[in-house]
Amino acid sequence: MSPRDSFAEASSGKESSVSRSQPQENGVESALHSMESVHGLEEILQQSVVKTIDQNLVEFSEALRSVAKVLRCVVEGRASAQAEAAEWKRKLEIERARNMHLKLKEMSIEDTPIDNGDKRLRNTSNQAETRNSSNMATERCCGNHGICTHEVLRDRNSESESSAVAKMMCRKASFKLAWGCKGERNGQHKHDVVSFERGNITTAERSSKQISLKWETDPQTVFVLTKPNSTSVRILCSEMVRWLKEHKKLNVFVEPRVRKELLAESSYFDFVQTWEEDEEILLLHTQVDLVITLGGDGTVLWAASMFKGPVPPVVSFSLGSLGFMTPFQSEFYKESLDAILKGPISITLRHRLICHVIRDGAKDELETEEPMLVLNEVTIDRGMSSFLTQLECYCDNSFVTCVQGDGLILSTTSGSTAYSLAAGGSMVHPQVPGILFTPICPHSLSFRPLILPEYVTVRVQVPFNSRGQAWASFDGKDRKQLSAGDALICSMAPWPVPTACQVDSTNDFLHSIHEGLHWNLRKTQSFDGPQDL
Ligand SMILES: NC(=O)c1ccc[n+]([C@@H]2O[C@H](COP(=O)([O-])OP(=O)(O)OC[C@H]3O[C@@H](n4cnc5c(N)ncnc54)[C@H](O)[C@@H]3O)[C@@H](O)[C@H]2O)c1
Ligand SMILES: Nc1ncnc2c1ncn2[C@@H]1O[C@H](COP(=O)(O)OP(=O)(O)OP(=O)(O)O)[C@@H](O)[C@H]1O
Repeated sequence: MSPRDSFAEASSGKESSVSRSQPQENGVESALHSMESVHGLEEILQQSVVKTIDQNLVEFSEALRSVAKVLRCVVEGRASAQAEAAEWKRKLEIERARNMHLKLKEMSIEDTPIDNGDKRLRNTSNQAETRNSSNMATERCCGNHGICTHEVLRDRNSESESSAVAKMMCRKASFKLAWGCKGERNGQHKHDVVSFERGNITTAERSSKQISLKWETDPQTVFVLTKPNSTSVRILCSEMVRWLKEHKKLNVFVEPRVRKELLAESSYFDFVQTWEEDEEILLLHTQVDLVITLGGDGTVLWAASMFKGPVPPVVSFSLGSLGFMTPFQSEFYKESLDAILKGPISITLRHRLICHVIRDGAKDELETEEPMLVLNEVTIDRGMSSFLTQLECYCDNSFVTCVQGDGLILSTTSGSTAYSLAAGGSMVHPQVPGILFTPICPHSLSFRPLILPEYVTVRVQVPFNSRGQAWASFDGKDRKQLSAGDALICSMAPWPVPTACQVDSTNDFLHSIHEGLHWNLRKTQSFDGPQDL
């Protein structure tokens, strides 16, 4: 008999089955017995009340779950709208940059060459000749077939105008990029990455895909970036700048700090050029053919951060401790630069992430702060707060997870060997297109890092019920506070950092994990000992 039936029988005045079978007893016993039945009644009442409460709780939690589901759909809907808005904003920025360059080109700025007497970046029509990724034409290397595995990117400006005008207009050296392709047979290239003749889906045979840069006109201007507060770097810098001027006849740009240091050493360096206003940095990529960094990985990051759009090829000489992205040895800088200025150069296109912070109070999705470009990663962490972060994460329209821990790292494949590695993420070859999703000390036994495709938009939102705030930092710098409701939207930027390889992308990557991290360095087991029969 269920407790509910017993309760019904007891409350109808009938005795419970327990008392029914008992013989007549004296007064004391019958009092005891009635107490038992009262106690039993109380128990039954309690059980049925508890049962009712349980039932209500179950219904209540089911209602809560469906409310949470609806709320999540609402947030996902909002996330999708914001992801779409961020995509449109990105396209708007690229178009805006393109229009600015076209406007600069049309403006009738006086066409004076860079005047050595004036050390500032000059905005002249031939220097205003710019190109950015939207100006680059993708020329099919062999006709209008499908996806060609080795497209040749060529500067449309130098293509579309007569060579005389192109030479006069385009101060920047022109170059082309080409993808090595093993798929070539009898002059025919593999045109499709995936073919599906007669319903059979097959992928084209792998090609070397090593990207190489070939100068079509000689580089004229180099930008030398140095790690601050380092005597060895300063000595190398003045020696290299002198060599670049005297032996290679190149124009040399440096940062204002470096020009001061060089002039403090000798007035001979009066020829080096720099800028006075920060906004002139925005024009750097229209005049610089090659960037040379003297320092460690941080100097490479610093160099990349100076270009908010297209980045000239970067040659990094190792004068730091680890040197993951600095493959060239400073002792052999003359040989290396001779080869690079002559070309062709094997390069690694290191993709960057573009990050937008969207405040909860923003009127619309387009009202965001200045986007941040990162070469390594963007981290969202708990800062000084002692609380777990709560970060709701979405990939395009889909809810991914809520990160509860010290934070989250969204890393490029170049940054996979940096903070993401320290947080337990995988090491990924820098040419692999992807976004690493790596938690920082998640308070969960089941949270493993992810690698997402490079075409997704990731949204990280601080929920309204979060106890603490979160902080976003970009390549380890420029921390921004994120309050409840604020969101960070992150996607692949259209402007990679083209870094010169010592040998090629794969060889350089393997060398850096062997030498930099001693990856899988282990004494080899001796041959003597038990053998397989
Ligand atoms: N716990 C950590 O491992 C940790 C913490 C903070 C920052 N970082 C990394 O430091 C970077 C900033 O570098 P910095 O030089 O300006 O600061 P830093 O001078 O503090 O250098 C941090 C270290 O990270 C190394 N590093 C940087 N980028 C790397 C890469 N792509 N692959 C392998 N190692 C790399 C540098 O060589 C340096 O040894 C951040 O982007 C972040 O990835 C790591
Ligand atoms: N031109 C620059 N101006 C200002 N800061 C710079 C510049 N170049 C590098 N830095 C900063 O200096 C710090 C150290 O630079 P870098 O990482 O290159 O040297 P390192 O730390 O000695 O070498 P490694 O990164 O290999 O350990 C970095 O945080 C970087 O952001």
